[in-house]
Amino acid sequence: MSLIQIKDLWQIYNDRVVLENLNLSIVEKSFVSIVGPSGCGKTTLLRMLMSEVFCTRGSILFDGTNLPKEPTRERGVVFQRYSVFPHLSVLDNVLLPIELRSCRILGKILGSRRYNMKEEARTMLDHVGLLRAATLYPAQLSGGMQQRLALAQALIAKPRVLLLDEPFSALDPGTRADIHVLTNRLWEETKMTVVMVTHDISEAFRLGTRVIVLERPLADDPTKGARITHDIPVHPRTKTKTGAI
Ligand SMILES: Nc1ncnc2c1ncn2[C@@H]1O[C@H](COP(=O)(O)OP(=O)(O)OP(=O)(O)O)[C@@H](O)[C@H]1O
Repeated sequence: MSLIQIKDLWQIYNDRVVLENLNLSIVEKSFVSIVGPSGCGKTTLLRMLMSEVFCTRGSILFDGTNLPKEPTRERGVVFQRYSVFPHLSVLDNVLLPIELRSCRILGKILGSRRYNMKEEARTMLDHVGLLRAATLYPAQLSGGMQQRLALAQALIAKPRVLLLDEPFSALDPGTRADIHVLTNRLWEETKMTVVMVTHDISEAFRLGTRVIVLERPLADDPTKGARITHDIPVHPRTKTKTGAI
């Protein structure tokens, strides 16, 4: 069943059409990669899914109802950089979403409840290979470790959909390959829906179950926005267990 339905969606900035009449249905538990030339509106589309930007025309349905007007815990997000809190330790970065989930008014959580939360955070850190770095601060981590922390922080909130905006583009090829394996494993385990924007076509096919291509027909014509020009299913049998094609 469709978790996200994008219907007749337009985005126009200062008389320039960025996205033109997009229609897209995203089924639950799929991994959708969105690729396209720079400036075609990939991030704009993702920001709409986060409720950071509102469409000029059209609608987005989430689980059959209008997308909430504000970001919610059901939609986790990881950006290229700066997704984590620099002033919190690795453990506290992952603990924070659990505390927010459990406590509407930010009061101190004590005793066995806090112990259980810490255990949950430690388990997640173990999952992404950061348990030994629990007491460090983000500035003391490599780029790959920071992105693993950002993934852990997003996943611990148990979102129904994870939105990834070029999350691995700043990483060197070796670190990137490792984090592809991790992302693929986490997606397999959680079976959550993922929408990922990337410039990297091989990454799009390596991780995605479906690749959407956005393109403007005429780059210089402000009246023509980007449309979906290709919608390519990626057959799981073309991949290995590690996500490699
Ligand atoms: N808030 C805004 N106001 C005006 N124009 C905007 C705004 N946000 C984005 N744009 C314009 O919309 C277009 C699409 O931007 P967007 O960042 O979505 O593209 P993109 O495909 O993600 O690009 P890239 O691959 O380079 O990150 C660009 O021309 C950009 O300048």
